[in-house]
Amino acid sequence: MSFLQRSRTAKTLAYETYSLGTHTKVTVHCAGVIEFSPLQPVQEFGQVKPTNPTRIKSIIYSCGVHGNETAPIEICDALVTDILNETVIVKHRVMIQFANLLAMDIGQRFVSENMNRLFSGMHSHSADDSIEAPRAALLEQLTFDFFARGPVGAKRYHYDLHTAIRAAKYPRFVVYPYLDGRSYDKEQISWLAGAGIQAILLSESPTTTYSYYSAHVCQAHAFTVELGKVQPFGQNDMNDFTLARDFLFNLVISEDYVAPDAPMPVLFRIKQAIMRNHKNFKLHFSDDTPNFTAFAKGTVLASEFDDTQQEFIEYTAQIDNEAIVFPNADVALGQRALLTLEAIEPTDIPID
Ligand SMILES: O=C(O)CCC(=O)N[C@@H](CCC(=O)O)C(=O)O
Ligand SMILES: [Zn+2]
Repeated sequence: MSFLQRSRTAKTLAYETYSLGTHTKVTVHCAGVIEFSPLQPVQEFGQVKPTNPTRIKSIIYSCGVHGNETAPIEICDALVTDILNETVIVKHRVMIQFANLLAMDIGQRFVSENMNRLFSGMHSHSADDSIEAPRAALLEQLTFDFFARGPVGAKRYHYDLHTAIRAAKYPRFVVYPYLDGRSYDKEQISWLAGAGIQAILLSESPTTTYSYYSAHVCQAHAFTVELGKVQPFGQNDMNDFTLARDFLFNLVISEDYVAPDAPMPVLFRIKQAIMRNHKNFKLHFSDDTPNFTAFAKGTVLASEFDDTQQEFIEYTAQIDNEAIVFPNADVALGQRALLTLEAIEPTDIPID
């Protein structure tokens, strides 16, 4: 039984640590969260030499924050299994989190509420019976502690792996969370390109997503990574995920990861975050409109009627070629129902 299967079956797993041979320390933190760290100094030019702690990376892969986004869960399951079978040996500290085990069981995005709106402390505002809130609080704490326990100077990475509800013009894309004034990272962009990422969406304000938490609170290189389209377990065509899978495996086994050459992803700035504030919120394009479809300036994208103010509200494209992503009219009231995007050039932003 894989670690994921054990986690999903038991729902609680006791904290334990043990070693794999003389090379890897394993720490099971709880159901769905496992950590690996190298025990051996790194072998260089045939000689064992003490590893420079700054070369050790601290890497988190989270998946299943939305329980029906199965491809990343299957990739992480395979990675954990290979590490435990000792066919993959990590060169860095790696924590893998299978986030929403109960939502996986019902094949849904979430049980009580969208977990990816609960980070940076938002979980403390949830109803007492929320399934996701205590789990988000636990994951946030484990992430914070994992990075804090790393060697001083170790670079921090968190890839929060998802798949999107809709088809897309660019099926593989990332949200680069708001960096609070820091520059975008050239190396990260090249790694993501090598992982098959075709588009990067730059968020220009704080959010309550997991990737923003890690970027902001833990100062990690952190991303929400969309690897394709939602499918039930067992129905993903893994050929669609080869580059991403290779990246996720190669990053943890390479002392100094070098990304394969790849075209620069297209860049977008998030132009509008359109919220659903009323029950009658509706989108003005069809359910099969793919992500990144562009609309002309003035096109009505969504509307709702505010019955307290007796006001009809229309949300329109503010520029020509304004593209849409993540449209969902069924989100909870007060949550984001749609993002719109403006295409930009690399020269428009600070990249170091
Ligand atoms: O396809 C969709 O509508 C949702 C896919 C998804 O889960 N996206 C993330 C993006 C998070 C971010 O903005 O960083 C989400 O909505 O939580
Ligand atoms: Zn998701």
